Amino acid sequence: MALLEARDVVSGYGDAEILHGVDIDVEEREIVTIIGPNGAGKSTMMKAVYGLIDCWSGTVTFAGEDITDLRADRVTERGMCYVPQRENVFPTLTVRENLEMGAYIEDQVSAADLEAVWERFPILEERQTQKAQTMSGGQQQMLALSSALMIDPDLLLVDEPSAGLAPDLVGDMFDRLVTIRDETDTAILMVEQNARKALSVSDRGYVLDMGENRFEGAGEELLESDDVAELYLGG
Ligand SMILES: Nc1ncnc2c1ncn2[C@@H]1O[C@H](COP(=O)(O)OP(=O)(O)OP(=O)(O)O)[C@@H](O)[C@H]1O
Repeated sequence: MALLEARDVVSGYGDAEILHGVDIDVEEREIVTIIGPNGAGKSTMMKAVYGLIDCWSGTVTFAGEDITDLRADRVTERGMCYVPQRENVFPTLTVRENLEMGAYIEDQVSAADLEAVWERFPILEERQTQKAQTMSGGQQQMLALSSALMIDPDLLLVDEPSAGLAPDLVGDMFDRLVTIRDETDTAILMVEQNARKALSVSDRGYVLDMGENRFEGAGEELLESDDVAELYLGG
């Protein structure tokens, strides 16, 4: 059984059904990317998996347990963290306080955890007493990721890790996600607009379109598929 198994998930907002029965699997230690056009339902799927919105039908199983519609904070306690695309740090808290909030389940940030953050993102050590709102979008993204890792999750959901980054830093962010997976054994499920770069570091990928699964396969396989390239990767 996969670490995460989302099956036939139907969900949406108000009366609007956005997901019409979506399936996503993530194995332990896997990096999986969801791509697809704007409005395809990629972020909505992440929210349904993490319990921020209800599944109208379908199931979400995590580490062998049914977590369908479990509240997001309870999902976090079971080892799944979510980094949204926006508003993902506490703006008026310092970098260090943000990391402490990330570790709330464990009460305290360990020195080893902090050291790991500083090593991964040295800029955060330099700015540790600075308020998060004074950091650039990309630096806030690094902080949000680091806060999510404070509880040593088994699965990290990341909505657009490259959002707000200067183009020359995008590849670097994906490389760091691979390093995070390699060093911490955390599986990663991400949604990305930078589809080619994201798929190139992913074990597997899914293409969602209009709330339905269109393609799935190994990252390389999707990159080499003429259909995927033509329809979703800009030729
Ligand atoms: N909070 C909300 N309330 C109502 N409708 C929403 C809400 N969030 C998203 N939607 C709608 O759901 C649909 C899917 O949005 P979603 O953000 O999941 O797409 P996406 O594939 O992540 O798109 P993008 O690549 O543009 O971020 C869109 O039509 C959007 O307008």
